[in-house]
Amino acid sequence: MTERTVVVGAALLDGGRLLAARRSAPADLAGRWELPGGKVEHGERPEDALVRELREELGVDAETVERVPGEWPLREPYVLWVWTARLRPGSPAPRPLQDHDELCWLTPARLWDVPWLEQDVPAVREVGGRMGAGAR
Ligand SMILES: Nc1nc2c([nH]c(=O)n2[C@H]2C[C@H](O)[C@@H](COP(=O)(O)OP(=O)(O)OP(=O)(O)O)O2)c(=O)[nH]1
Repeated sequence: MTERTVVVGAALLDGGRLLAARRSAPADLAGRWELPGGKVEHGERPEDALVRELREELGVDAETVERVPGEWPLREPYVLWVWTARLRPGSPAPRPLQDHDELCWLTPARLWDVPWLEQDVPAVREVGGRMGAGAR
């Protein structure tokens, strides 16, 4: 049996908007938008991994709020787990420090304005439902 590797993604919310991040690498994912995050390391709690990834990739001080129910397959052997998250008081604003070349805060009405990675669409749809965004 293949071991699964959990990739954690953040639905980072601020003022009713969701942060989307445009990948700059690898080539086959570059230019598409995703939920920032990354792989959980051995022995690490997924929530801790997410806070670490958000610090490394975006330079923010964030905290997870709640798990978005569901699990979405990415390329083998990865599966995506998502938490809503928020910036802690005093956190710097997000900047694309690593893995991304552009960030965008999306209102519910604008949620589908960016070309999300195809495999992220079901997760974004779930997040959008919680934000009160129109269905896609
Ligand atoms: N972070 C993230 N990765 C995603 C999403 N959707 C998706 O297919 N992926 C893929 C891209 C990668 O193959 C894998 C996670 O890789 P990553 O590059 O973000 O993870 P990482 O920061 O831990 O990577 P590294 O240390 O190996 O460079 O999951 C998503 O919404 N967020």
